[in-house]
Amino acid sequence: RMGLDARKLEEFGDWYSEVCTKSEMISYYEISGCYILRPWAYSIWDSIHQWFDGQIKALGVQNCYFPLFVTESVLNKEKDHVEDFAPEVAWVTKSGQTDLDVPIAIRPTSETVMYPFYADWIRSHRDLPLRLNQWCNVIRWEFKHPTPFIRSREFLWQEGHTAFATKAEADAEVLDILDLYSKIYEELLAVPVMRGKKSQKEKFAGALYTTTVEAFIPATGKGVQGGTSHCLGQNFSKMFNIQYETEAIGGKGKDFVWQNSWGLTTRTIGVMVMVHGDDRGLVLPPRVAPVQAVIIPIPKADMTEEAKAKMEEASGKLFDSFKSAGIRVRMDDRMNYTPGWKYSHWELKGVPLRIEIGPKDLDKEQCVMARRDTGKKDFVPWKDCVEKTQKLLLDMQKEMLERARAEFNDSIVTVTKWDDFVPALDAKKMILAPWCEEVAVEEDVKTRSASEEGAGAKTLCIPFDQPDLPAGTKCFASGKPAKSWALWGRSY
Ligand SMILES: O=C1CCCN[C@@H]1CCCn1cnc2cc(F)c(F)cc2c1=O
Ligand SMILES: [Mg+2]
Repeated sequence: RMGLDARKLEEFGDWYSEVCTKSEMISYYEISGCYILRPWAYSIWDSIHQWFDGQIKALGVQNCYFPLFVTESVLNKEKDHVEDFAPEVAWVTKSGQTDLDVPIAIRPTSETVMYPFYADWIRSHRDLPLRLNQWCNVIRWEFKHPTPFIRSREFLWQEGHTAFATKAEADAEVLDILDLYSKIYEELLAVPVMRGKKSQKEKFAGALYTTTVEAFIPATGKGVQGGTSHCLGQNFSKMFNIQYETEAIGGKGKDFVWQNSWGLTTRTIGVMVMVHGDDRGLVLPPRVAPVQAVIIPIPKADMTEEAKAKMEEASGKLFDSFKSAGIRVRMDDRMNYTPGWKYSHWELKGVPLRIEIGPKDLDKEQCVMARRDTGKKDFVPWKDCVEKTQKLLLDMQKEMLERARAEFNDSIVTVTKWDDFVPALDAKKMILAPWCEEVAVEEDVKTRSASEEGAGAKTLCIPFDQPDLPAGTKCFASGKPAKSWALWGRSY
């Protein structure tokens, strides 16, 4: 059967799995939580990589590569919070039949791998700022149900690790990077995100503070952390003794550096699939579409040889003109598939534009352009095709974000009293509520807000963009004086 069996709004889990596999992005692997990223998916990661790498290099960040393995003693250097993560750490205990004398961990993140060397390399203020990034894989042996791209035991990411002489420089960079993460979601993936700070409970235990971009999946009513940018303060420099000689005249001042770390993963691709996909399959934002336009000639059996030749020539010329205009174009003139099969195939794969050329179009020297997001068709004269295609791709990119942002905003309700909270969660909403910022209250809300419909809610972030909070406003959950508006929701 062509197309999808599962419906997005009725059976989301099956729908998502079907879209990821039938669009040829993912193949499942015998080891649970591990997936094959096929070219159709990898190309999207490539686009994100290319754009972000260019941006951080412009900021002065350099790429590097640290070892995959880390010893137990080094990993446990940041004991206070690695304990929480201990069950997720994967260990190498043997080579061949021989036990290793000391087990070696596979990096779940690289702070403990990198920072002993930061301590070696950073001596004087002239060695600062040190700003390194690596594109790599990490392993976290999660026990929660795996989901392609969203939660896997191995994933690809970039991890940036920077060191500065002052807190002000670190604070500024945290936001520079968060801004780039927002742009990846909104300008490349056409996915709206909310920027904010994580609560004390939700932040990275080793950080001074954590900032985040939060996305939302309206179909499931669940938030999803899109990328994090932490200010580590001097927590790690004190742990790893990363000090520098200040330039204080005379005084042999020494101080600990101020550090940040920031990460974005292949989860980005899953968020894009979940937000934009529909019941015909993937819907790709043109900016990251591996193929932006597919040309499908529609020969008729009774066509004369001359007409066939004309169709081949016309579609070939169109193809060449798109290529030289830098449009990522594919010609599908395979004779062993019907046009209907091809339409369904390229819709499943989410190709933004389909260009049809049939016998009638030949005579009129035109083609039919069909948009994947809205299905809208335009008849376009051959001479206008390149320009029209470029305009349609820009329109799609813009309108996909606009539609998703409208749905994101419609998914946020304001709640000031407890009784309205769980019904809003069950209605698949995020909730903006005044909050006392007490960890115990957040723990309590998590427990009290679980229902038949789903797990308890957590704070997704404390939005940077705070609505007015009148004096005397009470926390919706504890009745204590509210300190801020927090965005709450169920989440991945
Ligand atoms: O989130 C980021 C951005 C990129 C660099 N790292 C930071 C903090 C990572 C927080 N974290 C997250 N997950 C972990 C899982 C583990 F098994 C483990 F041993 C440690 C961690 C852990 O430290
Ligand atoms: Mg985790």
